[in-house]
Amino acid sequence: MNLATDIWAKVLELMQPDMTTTTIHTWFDDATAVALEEDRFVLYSPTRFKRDIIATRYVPFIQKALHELFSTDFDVVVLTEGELDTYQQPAKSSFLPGTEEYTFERFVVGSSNKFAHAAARAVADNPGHSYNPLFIYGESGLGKTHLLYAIAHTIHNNHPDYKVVYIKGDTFTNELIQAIREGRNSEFREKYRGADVFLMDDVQFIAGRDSTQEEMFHTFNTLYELKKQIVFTSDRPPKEMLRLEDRLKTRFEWGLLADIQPPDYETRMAIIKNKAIRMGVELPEFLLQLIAENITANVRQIEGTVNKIMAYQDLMGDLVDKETVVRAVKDMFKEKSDIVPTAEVIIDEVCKFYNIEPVVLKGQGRAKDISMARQIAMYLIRRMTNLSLKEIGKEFEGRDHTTVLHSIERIEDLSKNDPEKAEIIKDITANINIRYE
Ligand SMILES: Nc1ncnc2c1ncn2[C@@H]1O[C@H](COP(=O)(O)OP(=O)(O)OP(=O)(O)O)[C@@H](O)[C@H]1O
Repeated sequence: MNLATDIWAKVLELMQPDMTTTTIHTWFDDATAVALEEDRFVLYSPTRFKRDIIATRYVPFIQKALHELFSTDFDVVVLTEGELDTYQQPAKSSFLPGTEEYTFERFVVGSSNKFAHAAARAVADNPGHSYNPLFIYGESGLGKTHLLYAIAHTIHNNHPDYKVVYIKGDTFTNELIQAIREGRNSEFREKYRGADVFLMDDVQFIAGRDSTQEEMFHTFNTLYELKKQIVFTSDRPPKEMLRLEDRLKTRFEWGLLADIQPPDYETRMAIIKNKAIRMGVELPEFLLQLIAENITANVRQIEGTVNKIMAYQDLMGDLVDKETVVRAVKDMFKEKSDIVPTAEVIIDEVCKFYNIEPVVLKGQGRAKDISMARQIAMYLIRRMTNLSLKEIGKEFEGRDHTTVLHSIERIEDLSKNDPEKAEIIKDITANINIRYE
């Protein structure tokens, strides 16, 4: 048995309510599954006559069942005698090996990501001519990189001659520094300004760095004038990138801004189902619900949990009873410290660390240690809770959201460049997490 055969058995089962048993026997008894591809399901039916009937009458039912299983759309192809030999699996995109799975077909669409998905598709189908630049933003783990790779694969497949360049914001910065140091500026320029499609992930990392922003500005202008497609992803919209030069901010907003929100309950269910079935397992409804109810913030965590459950089932076999599984899953949630701490607890732990009173931390004092502690508290609240910048400001005597953002960006910088501060942040985070164990 392979995955395609398993899926075909499930499809037949799901079609039962829609047709009589005789219909199923007549048309499908000798049909077999050939392949489950990225976005196509390939069937084989031994006679031309039956093939034509299936293709004209039953494909929509098969598609409906596939959608029920995967929550994504599939084409259905039915082959018959003589056609099997010439059938070939489509070649997978060779753009960036290891990223082949990040396709549009595997992206589950729900209300939280519908807009970003549609914009990415439009850009992939018509590079340089729909939205330029496309700027996708949202919190970590919600599928921004997935969409960026999907754009890259689609364009690479449709236009193998296009030079598609994918680069992360921080890699761009590092490469530039190295190129300047080694006197290879023109090589660097050529590489990026010569792209047909320029995809930059996590563009927020170029903010605050003068030479990078200067280079980005010229790269952008060259590509834009040549009508080359530009796509950025970021954890925040351009206007919240405070240390980004204005001339870049405005350019990033020239095209289309598309945000991705955390998935709602239905989308979470669909993502879990899709993930499980791709791994060849069907999870019982109660497990689907349990995960969807408990893991809410982030698709990466959802995937991690499904993987763990698979591993658990592998170890324990299919015979584990419901209570045991529920207990194990709940333990997993705890382990992953999915419990979101409150702002109060975070403030409390920062105060303990710096040995100051919460009123002082929240107040207006400007002593060096106090303002550092305050900024760390804001940073940790942003990172560990779902509070918005405005809501965080309220915790600190109504400071406005730009002040909060400044503090967060400062600590983000320090946590990268100052090992001692990074250590402090790690310690406080651990202290906060311990409170929830
Ligand atoms: N709608 C979706 N359907 C299927 N898988 C998804 C979806 N959204 C996210 N994922 C999966 O979740 C994981 C995290 O997504 P991704 O890496 O694209 O997030 P991101 O927004 O780029 O995060 P970061 O900012 O941390 O880089 C990936 O494995 C991705 O395939």
